[in-house]
Amino acid sequence: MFWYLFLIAGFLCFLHIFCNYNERARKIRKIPGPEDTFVLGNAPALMRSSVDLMKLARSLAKENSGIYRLWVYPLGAVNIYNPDDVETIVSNMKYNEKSEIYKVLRPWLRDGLLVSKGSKWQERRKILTPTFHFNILRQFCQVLEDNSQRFVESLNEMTGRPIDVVPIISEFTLNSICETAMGTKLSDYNRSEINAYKDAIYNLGYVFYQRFIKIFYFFDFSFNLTPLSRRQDGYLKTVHGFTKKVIAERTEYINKYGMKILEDAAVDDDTYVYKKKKTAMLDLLITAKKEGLIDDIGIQEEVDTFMFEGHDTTASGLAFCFMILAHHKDVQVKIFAEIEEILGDSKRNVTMEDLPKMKYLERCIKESLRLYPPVPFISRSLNEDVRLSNYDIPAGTFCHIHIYDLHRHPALYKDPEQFDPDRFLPENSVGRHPYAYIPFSAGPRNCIGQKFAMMEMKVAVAEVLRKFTLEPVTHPEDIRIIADAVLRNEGPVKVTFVKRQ
Ligand code: HEM
Repeated sequence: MFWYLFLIAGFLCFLHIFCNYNERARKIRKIPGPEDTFVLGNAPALMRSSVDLMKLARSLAKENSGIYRLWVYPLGAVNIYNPDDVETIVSNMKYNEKSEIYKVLRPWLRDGLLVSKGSKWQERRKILTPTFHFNILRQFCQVLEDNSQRFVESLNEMTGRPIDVVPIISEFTLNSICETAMGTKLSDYNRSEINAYKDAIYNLGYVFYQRFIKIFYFFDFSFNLTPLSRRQDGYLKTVHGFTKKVIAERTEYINKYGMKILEDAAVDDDTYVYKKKKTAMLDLLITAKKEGLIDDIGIQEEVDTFMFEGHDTTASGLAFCFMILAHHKDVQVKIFAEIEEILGDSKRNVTMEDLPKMKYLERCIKESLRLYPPVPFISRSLNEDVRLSNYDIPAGTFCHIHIYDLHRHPALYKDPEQFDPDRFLPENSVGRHPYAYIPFSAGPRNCIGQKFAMMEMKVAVAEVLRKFTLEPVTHPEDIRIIADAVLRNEGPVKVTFVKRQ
């Protein structure tokens, strides 16, 4: 018996040394981080509920100063939230490959722009970049304005009582991306189809988090044997079924009526424009297919990517923006005054020309995206050694960039938890590190839809504040962030909309 125990103890000690004292482990474990456990490294610390995992990330960010590591043999992750290291990683093409964390998105988005790499990513980025060119955005502005009016109408029926803004906002943003980039109206679909699509996306978020925190879910071979994998198959069927329908309907429309070329879209030399004509995203992809530049699967990948990235992110941004504005009556007054100054007492719609004049509103949205970045965390695979904050990080390590903690770093922002739109006044931004504020990431893999997103948020907030004042219900201290691809509260985000007299 004694010898059995002795052998087991000896084997465990060997395992501990093998896992935690090899060359890579020694380099990574030099970086500060949570205390390691015997053999398992930091694994036990990560096995916690979705909300607690997010709390752990926040407390690790507070305990450390811009960098910490997590080590679970054979996976090492360096976590950064200081602007110098962020710049080193995101500005360099060498480190622009997404990490293995994104593989959980692959069954859904496959080789779409968000997750693809190498020449495939480069070719697709080149094809898709012109879809958000200024002249195309101009055409989209009208669609966004019409959608905002419908959004305001739906709010009209819910005034004077607390409402969860998340479902109505995500309806608005899903409508907007469908009508602009996909050229299709959600009103053509039945309600249960739309709700099933949105619910499936939400449920996929739960699957991703489970795969992230439980090692046997993380590896495909063990995940594929579990009931969770079969649940995921069901969600994917719903999501892919919906986007397939969007593509089929648009293709049929084009075959019947031809492609809608956006008329006043002038052509410049600096953008790749299909056949020197500008069209909305899906039309461009369908045409590119005719030229053999992309196949059906490629189109589906990009439509899935843009439908998700193009609606869930802006929905998160707007929900938290309304919540925080509800807590700042003085800020609402200033936004309203700015809108009145630009539009007078006219009832006309907001136009593309009005948007650059809404400077205070823009600062408010920026500040809201600082405190509540819809994509709170991104991750890269380091394929080469790199030096970050005076530590040598070996190739093969994941690099997690915590945008949320970067944006709340006390060394970068005075009173970081305070909502203060004037931080973004030009005179107050002097000397701020260019990588201290990256809600849309930065460098070659930055957000392709950022101008669209800012335009959509500006139009929506302006139209809502023209008609309503906002009263606080959910407070910033009530927010319990869950681990997901997009920033979400565990519960509803409630606001009361009160009609202006
Ligand atoms: C407030 C709204 C938005 C925020 C905060 C946001 C943020 C981001 C961030 C941080 C990334 C980098 C992701 C990474 O490195 O893993 C990204 C990438 C991307 N975003 Fe957005 N996004 C927003 C809206 C949109 C919209 C409206 C679209 C499409 C219409 C879009 C499409 C994409 C795509 C396709 C990528 C991948 C780009 C690439 O890797 O080349 N996003 N976004």
